Amino acid sequence: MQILDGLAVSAHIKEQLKQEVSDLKANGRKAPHLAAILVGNNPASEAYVGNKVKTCEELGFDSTLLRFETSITEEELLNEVKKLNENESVDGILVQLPLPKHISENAVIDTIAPEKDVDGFHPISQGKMVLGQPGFLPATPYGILLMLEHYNIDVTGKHCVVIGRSNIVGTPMSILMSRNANPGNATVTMCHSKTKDLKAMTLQADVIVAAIGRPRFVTADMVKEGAIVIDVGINRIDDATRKSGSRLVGDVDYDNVAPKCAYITPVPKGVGPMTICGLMKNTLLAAKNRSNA
Ligand SMILES: NC(=O)C1=CN([C@@H]2O[C@H](COP(=O)(O)OP(=O)(O)OC[C@H]3O[C@@H](n4cnc5c(N)ncnc54)[C@H](OP(=O)(O)O)[C@@H]3O)[C@@H](O)[C@H]2O)C=CC1
Ligand SMILES: Nc1nc(=O)c2c([nH]1)NC[C@@H]1CN(c3ccc(C(=O)N[C@@H](CCC(=O)O)C(=O)O)cc3)C=[N+]21
Repeated sequence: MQILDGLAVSAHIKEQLKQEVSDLKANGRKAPHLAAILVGNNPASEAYVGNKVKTCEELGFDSTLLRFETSITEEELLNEVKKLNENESVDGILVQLPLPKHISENAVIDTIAPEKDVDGFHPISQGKMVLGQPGFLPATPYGILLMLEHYNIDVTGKHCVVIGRSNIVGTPMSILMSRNANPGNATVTMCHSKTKDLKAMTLQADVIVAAIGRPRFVTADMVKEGAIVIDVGINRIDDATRKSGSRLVGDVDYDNVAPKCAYITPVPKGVGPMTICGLMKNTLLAAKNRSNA
């Protein structure tokens, strides 16, 4: 069993990005600039956005964090996005999800200028991905591809079972695993809450991608010997033995599943840090595209 170390791989990719940014600057170009919007004060969202801004600093990117009260109206938020669209200095725009219930996430995502859509959530980005055209890939699936690439894990011809069909993880992951490119060329089954016999599906899987949002949902009896398991889940559970009183676990029952696997990603330090890499690579791409436009 080999652990896919997202922290180590992300450190490696961040070194490359840092070098590319310093080369850009040496050529008289400005640093890539990521603008993040955070609405409300959900502690998890604060931590994720904080992490993204910190990574920008580490890599020599410019960053701007715009914070708004939960009471902001949809119209006001759309206007803030439009201002960033028009701001020439901004290369990438990220609106941290989830948003308060009175704001339509689709309306906000649709308003982001496609050339600044570094989360890869805009319909144009998703459409290009489906058609196999170059563009911004959603950050989490992109991070998973980078991880597979780093470890030279070839999924060609393998049966990949994706659990979850969200717009930001499960659906794009299914499309990317089945595309005619590398990593890709897998045979994909996409499962969700209406799937009849999930265990029958996962037991056939050479690769399992778990993006469900339920702590330790994928148990050892659901996993074939020698499988590759990618755990996207981030779930905070109570743990009295920790100072903080809680800890993070994935959607996979890691302790019991790991011994059966060829490869497995841990939580934390698996897919999470790779997501940030995906975002940073997209932001650098946006900056390059815009300066060549
Ligand atoms: N590591 C990272 O960088 C990131 C981690 N995450 C984490 O990944 C997880 C998934 O996120 P996200 O995709 O946004 O979540 P969503 O809640 O949007 O989607 C969850 C999916 O799981 C399916 N599902 C729920 N229950 C079951 C079940 N019993 N059996 C089979 N399928 C089920 C749902 O089915 P249905 O469609 O029928 O409701 C849905 O498609 C979360 O833990 C989230 O925190 C998310 C983004 C980035
Ligand atoms: N517009 C938007 N874009 C996103 O990319 C987005 C989002 N909204 N909303 C929420 C999810 C979640 N997400 C994570 C990113 C990094 C870690 C991460 O770095 N996790 C660390 C640990 C973090 C910790 O210790 O709390 C790890 O797994 O090792 C986790 C989760 C991005 N998301």
